[in-house]
Amino acid sequence: MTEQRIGYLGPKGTFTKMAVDALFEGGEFVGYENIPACLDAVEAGEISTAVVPIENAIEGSVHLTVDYLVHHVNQSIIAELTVPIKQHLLVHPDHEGEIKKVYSHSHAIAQCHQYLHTQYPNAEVENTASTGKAAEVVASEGPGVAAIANHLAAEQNGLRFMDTDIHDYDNNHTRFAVVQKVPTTLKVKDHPVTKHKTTVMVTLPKDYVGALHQVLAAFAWRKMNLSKIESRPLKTGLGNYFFLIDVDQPYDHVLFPGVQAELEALGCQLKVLGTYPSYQVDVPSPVK
Ligand SMILES: O=C(O)C(=O)C[C@]1(C(=O)O)C=C[C@@H](O)C=C1
Repeated sequence: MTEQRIGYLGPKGTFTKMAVDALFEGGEFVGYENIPACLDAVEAGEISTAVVPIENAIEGSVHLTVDYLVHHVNQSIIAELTVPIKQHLLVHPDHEGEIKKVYSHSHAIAQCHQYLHTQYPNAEVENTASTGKAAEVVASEGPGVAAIANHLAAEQNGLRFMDTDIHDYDNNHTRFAVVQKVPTTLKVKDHPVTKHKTTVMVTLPKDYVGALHQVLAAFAWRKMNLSKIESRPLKTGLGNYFFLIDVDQPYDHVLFPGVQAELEALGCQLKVLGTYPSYQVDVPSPVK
């Protein structure tokens, strides 16, 4: 395996590919049909690194990514990249008349709910595994259908812009996680590191009064800032959750072990999912 063989949510023209192009300095790139396939490829050693979407500013966490990282693979987040997201409505160049069906990734559809509701209330909406896939489907189906996707997908599939910037809220960004099985140094472009973060997963022994308060207190009195906390089902029964917590500092050998010992004394478990630099990159989004 070459040193930097990077898998991403493909096919061509996805936002994930855009993020990959913006971040990496060289390497071999492999597109996968869906997020689990991409993470499985890291697990199998087919690729050294995967880039997958993890959170969008409008629609929130990409649960498939979070859950797959927690339940199905043993990988670490080694970097994250935030890029602006601009959604466009793309059609076949020969299209005219009514749009009967709109294809896209579920997160992209969610980012444009209000737009679809007001502009195309009668169009059928169908999920695809990525926005790039939606653009491919429109290119092969021809006139009468549309894709929500980016300018790269338009360019690479020969589609026409029916409408641009159709996301419901202007401040649209997605965070992408870069994951590896065995963390190695990445060859990335010369972007400034915005901050360093550490993501931990905390499980509580059972539900009791003040349990989460005690967990948060372990970070609070050490003056460790948390930038995100989210509960997800443990998938062991209703009411059983784990907490995913982003801490705004790199892992260290004093504060984090201190938190871990304190939580373990309470019967909780803490697992570090990664400690990593965070990059924010402005990708160009020309529309014609
Ligand atoms: O479908 C794509 O283009 C993706 O890269 C996936 C994804 C996502 O899962 O959120 C990435 C960015 C946008 O938020 C919409 C879709």
